Amino acid sequence: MDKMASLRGNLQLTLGDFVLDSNEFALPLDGITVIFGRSGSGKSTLLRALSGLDKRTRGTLYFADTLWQSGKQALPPQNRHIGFVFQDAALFPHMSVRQNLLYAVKRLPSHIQAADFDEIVSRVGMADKLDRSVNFLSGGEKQRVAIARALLARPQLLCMDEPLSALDWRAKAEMLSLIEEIVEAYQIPVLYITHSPAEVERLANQIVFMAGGHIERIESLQQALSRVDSPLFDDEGAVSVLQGKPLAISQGLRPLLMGDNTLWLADLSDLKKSQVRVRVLAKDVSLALSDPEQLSIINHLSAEVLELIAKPNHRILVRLALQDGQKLFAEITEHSAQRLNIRVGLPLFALIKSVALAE
Ligand SMILES: Nc1ncnc2c1ncn2[C@@H]1O[C@H](COP(=O)(O)OP(=O)(O)OP(=O)(O)O)[C@@H](O)[C@H]1O
Repeated sequence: MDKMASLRGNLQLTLGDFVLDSNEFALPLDGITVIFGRSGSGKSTLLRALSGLDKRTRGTLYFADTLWQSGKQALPPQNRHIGFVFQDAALFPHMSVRQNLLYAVKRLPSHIQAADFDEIVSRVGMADKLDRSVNFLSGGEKQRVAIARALLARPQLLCMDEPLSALDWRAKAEMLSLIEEIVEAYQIPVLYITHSPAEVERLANQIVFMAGGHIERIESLQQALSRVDSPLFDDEGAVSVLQGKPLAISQGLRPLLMGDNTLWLADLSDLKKSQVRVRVLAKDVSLALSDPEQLSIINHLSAEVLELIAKPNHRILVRLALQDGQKLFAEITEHSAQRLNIRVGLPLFALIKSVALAE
């Protein structure tokens, strides 16, 4: 897609007692946009309103310069070129993988030319399973077929509503990689619903926060993670997501380059991407005024203090800028903050006790 797509307008949809009222929004569709919120906040309803799946939708909606909704008038969903992948793949059970996909191709409106069948099927890893009955596929394989079916229609937007929620951890991990690959290969913007902070941290470029039927705010992942009260933080407390360039394994560890700093990972899984994300809990980060040599913690990153935020129970959240500008939270006691005289602008070292690839 040459020009970055966007969705803007305001939408209303009343379902029984529930009222979706989006508020005025402008959403640039860059890579993966996650719609995040508690159960019942209206994520799926917003997606149905945006995609035209519910005829009761009212309001105004533009996709780039095309008017999709004006008052009661709505462009039918089949004319919006949207691909859908839901929690349940919803395949025809009595058909093979190939038959399911060809059936979808046959039903495409005449003005849409299907994408290259073999290319899509091998991209999703189903080339050698085309003649299997879908009854004998695993949950992950079914979702791969659902993704292929959506991609065959060359959508200009891919909507995914909790596509991983029925899968086990291994299938989840594989699907996360596949979704990233697809966005990269086909440059399709994705709207992705989840209530899992881990999925947000792994995938999101930006986040639409939903609460009580409204869009509360739209933020980049980094903006969302820099808020102390971020809805992405659960009982583990504040989290930082850092991005780095993986280098070849050395001394049994995987180095990740972040500017002049190197972060060492114990995870030796095969990393195909040029940039990967890691997740660090604030409570796993300690601070030192000089670079400690004699220490079993291997990750010492040079940093500067940006902000100190008081937390309950005499804890202090320290927001740091790393050498390459990325932000990192450390959670320390008030006692330590005073002892080390931690203040804004102070250069120091962040000692990271534990770090994991975002999953
Ligand atoms: N067809 C319907 N008729 C009446 N109420 C509905 C209908 N569909 C959804 N609702 C209600 O609208 C509210 C929002 O539902 P929605 O599925 O959009 O939430 P969600 O944020 O996607 O939640 P979850 O994460 O649990 O899927 C819920 O209270 C739900 O019960």
